Amino acid sequence: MAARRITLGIDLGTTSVKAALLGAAPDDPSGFEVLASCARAAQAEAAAESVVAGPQGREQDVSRILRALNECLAALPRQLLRSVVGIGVSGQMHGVVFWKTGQGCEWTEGGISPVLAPRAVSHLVTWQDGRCSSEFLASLPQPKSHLSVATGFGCATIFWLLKNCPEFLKPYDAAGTIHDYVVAMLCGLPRPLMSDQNAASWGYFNTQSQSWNVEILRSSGFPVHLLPDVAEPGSVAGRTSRVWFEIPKGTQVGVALGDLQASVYSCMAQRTDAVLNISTSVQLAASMPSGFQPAQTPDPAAPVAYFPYFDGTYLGVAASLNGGNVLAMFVHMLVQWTADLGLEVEESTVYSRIIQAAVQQTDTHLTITPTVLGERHLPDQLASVTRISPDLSLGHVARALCRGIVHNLLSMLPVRQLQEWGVQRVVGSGSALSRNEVLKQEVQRAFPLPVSFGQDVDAAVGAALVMLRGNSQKES
Ligand SMILES: Nc1ncnc2c1ncn2[C@@H]1O[C@H](COP(=O)(O)OP(=O)(O)O)[C@@H](O)[C@H]1O
Ligand SMILES: O=C(CO)[C@@H](O)[C@H](O)[C@H](O)[C@H](O)COP(=O)(O)O
Repeated sequence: MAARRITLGIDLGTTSVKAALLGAAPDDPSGFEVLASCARAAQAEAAAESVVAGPQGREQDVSRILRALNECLAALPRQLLRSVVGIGVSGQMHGVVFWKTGQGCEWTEGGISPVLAPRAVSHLVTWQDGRCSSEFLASLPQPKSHLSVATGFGCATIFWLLKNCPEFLKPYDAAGTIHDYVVAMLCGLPRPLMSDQNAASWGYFNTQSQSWNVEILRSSGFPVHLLPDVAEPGSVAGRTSRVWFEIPKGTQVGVALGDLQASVYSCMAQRTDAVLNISTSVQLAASMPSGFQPAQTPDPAAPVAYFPYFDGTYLGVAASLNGGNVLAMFVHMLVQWTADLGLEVEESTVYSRIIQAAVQQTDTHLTITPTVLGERHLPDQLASVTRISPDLSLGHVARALCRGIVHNLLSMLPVRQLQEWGVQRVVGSGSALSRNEVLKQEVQRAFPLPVSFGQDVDAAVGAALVMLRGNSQKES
């Protein structure tokens, strides 16, 4: 009997790393089955404030991300890993990590298997980084792209480093998103490859011509040698350079996807489905008709952006910066206040207590606009709380916070617009949603459309699925 075709999907999220093993299941309507999955908190926020960027900087430690990745792989069944024929990788978009070619990682003995460890690598400057002020962004050249450039976008970060800290860039000659880096390390690539999904998230990339704005960037002194080569998402970037947790040496690894596109790919069963993903951030996305081309002028004030999907198609996306991270901040705050009062409580206990309290508080007049981190189209907006009555219980606050996250997203992409695009159903995904009954209730309340909920490792499933379907099995 022929061995079962199994693919591995990896998602390098802002908060956690997830992995999923998928097998073909011809009798299932989806055509696949999740054979095993695993998630590990990365706890990768850099311990100290960024030396170069100050308090606005948001950086992550690559060694912690790789540690969480190794832990995930170690937790998956070994006999399934042995049958893996393809690896798909996705991750948090927009961010940038720098490394030195040929010295980006080392393989160290890790017990069961050699494990990946970073070597000559910078921190990851993430999509949440706020070092580029509105004034700084206004000083940058106009991109030749339909997408505008915001703080936390790879090219904006590189421009900032070039201007404020040119020494920082000197030791490095390669750059990519964290998932491009992992693909390059697994395969020992001499130069990183990047899909248009991730290139568009860096800014200064033209999705129609599938090329970087090289001339515009070069004439502004940008180090264009740091721009990765562009290849189709999921096409074969290379092959694993050694056995990795029982996965055979020579296994195909796909060009990395954006986590947004990977989540959508795992749960959009029909083109008329919209996908609402709540993880650290939150996005609402729907398919644009085939042949759709976005207007070629960037509009920084637009709350909806058009991101490349697969095969030249686009997703219309409201990408809010205020999702599960706002709940996480609330939980941190409660833990800190409790400590200040001389008591101790675990974060996981606080999550379950606030969710419980809000389940019991079925409605509230309290209104929270949760935009603590601003939005890309409104960078200076802060959060607000209104309609406070004397019975300000934990249940009221937690429910208002969950409602606020959903309503804020719908203020960016209203249901009316989704309906004009032909959306008939909403599929909810992401672990911040799957683990939170109140968020689910608020999503169901807010949409006058049928809503269903997917799984909590959807981007990892999407990345594995692209490889399983062999979307484009040609070598790049
Ligand atoms: N114990 C918990 N119960 C419910 N929600 C949680 C819990 N722990 C974390 N979360 C939520 O999950 C979010 C992170 O989701 P995750 O899918 O791991 O993010 P990412 O894909 O961005 O790495 C947090 O921002 C928080 O809102
Ligand atoms: O910001 C956008 C798109 O512009 C997001 O959709 C994008 O997917 C980013 O990767 C996320 O912000 C980070 O993803 P996550 O860690 O919150 O899952």
